[in-house]
Amino acid sequence: MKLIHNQAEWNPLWLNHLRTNQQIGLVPTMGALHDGHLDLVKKSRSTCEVTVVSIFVNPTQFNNPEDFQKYPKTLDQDLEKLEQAGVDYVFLPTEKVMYPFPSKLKFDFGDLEHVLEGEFRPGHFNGVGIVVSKLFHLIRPQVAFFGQKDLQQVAVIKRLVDDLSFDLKLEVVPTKRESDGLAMSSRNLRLNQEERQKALILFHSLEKAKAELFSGKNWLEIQRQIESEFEHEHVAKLEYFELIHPDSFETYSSFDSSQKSSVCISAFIGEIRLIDNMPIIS
Ligand SMILES: Nc1ncnc2c1ncn2[C@@H]1O[C@H](COP(=O)(O)OP(=O)(O)OP(=O)(O)O)[C@@H](O)[C@H]1O
Ligand SMILES: CC(C)(CO)[C@@H](O)C(=O)[O-]
Ligand code: BAL
Repeated sequence: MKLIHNQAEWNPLWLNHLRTNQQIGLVPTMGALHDGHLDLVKKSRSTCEVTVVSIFVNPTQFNNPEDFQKYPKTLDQDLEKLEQAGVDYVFLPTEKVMYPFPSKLKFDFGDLEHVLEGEFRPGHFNGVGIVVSKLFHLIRPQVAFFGQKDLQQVAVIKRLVDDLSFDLKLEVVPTKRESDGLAMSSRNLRLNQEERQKALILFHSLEKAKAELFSGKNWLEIQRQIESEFEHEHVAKLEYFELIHPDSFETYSSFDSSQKSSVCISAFIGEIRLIDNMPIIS
């Protein structure tokens, strides 16, 4: 496994792979790697001859400075996991490499960026759009892998790839969960023991909503019931609980089994903000 830090180091390697007709898969991450990330790596290794994992905690996508400062960093363990997983290259750019000067780029993802994550994290998808575009230009993969856990990010990146005509294929990998159902997430490392237990409320709310939708209960009633359950839970604070179309992120006020739909949730558990989602009709 080779570490690369900038485009000058990557270019000759990239050219060699291009000449020998080897497909390059890119797995963009912010580090603090868990088995969810490793599922993306596995998928890349089974799809492409060459796998590049990038690790960069991107400042421009953080709307909350404390969230950025406290984002978990476990580089030594990350590199061990990636080596064991058979990764070919790890791209470890510094902030200077990614942002030689402060980026003033502005993306407009339309309605997609005004709801859910876009509404609660102003500027977040602009930062994601900038850094993902840069990673695509720097690494030039044929395939890029993203997790379904960040469902709205997937919708934004699909739009980005179509709008800017990036010549690559996107692969979306299902959410990996702990044995009790909690979606794996780097930020889980920041939960204390009590919060780790309470964090299950996200998964349980999604499961309940799915079961009740299929039993014919009205969506708005389900939503109200979950909101009221959160009000009785002092460690957890709900931000949103919505039934949406997974491509447009249009929010639904009723369930229609002939339409694609997912339920998305975001909540603070103590000071840690977590997100999760569940496909209802895919
Ligand atoms: N549980 C998971 N299952 C599958 N893919 C995941 C999971 N968690 C994250 N990913 C994907 O891994 C990629 C890198 O994500 P990132 O490094 O932000 O990790 P994260 O666990 O989502 O961290 P956090 O949610 O705390 O920001 C993204 O495409 C993300 O969707
Ligand atoms: C795609 C990404 C690596 C961009 O910084 C990040 O948003 C993430 O880890 O999901
Ligand atoms: N996995 C999404 C990255 C973020 O929360 O900023």
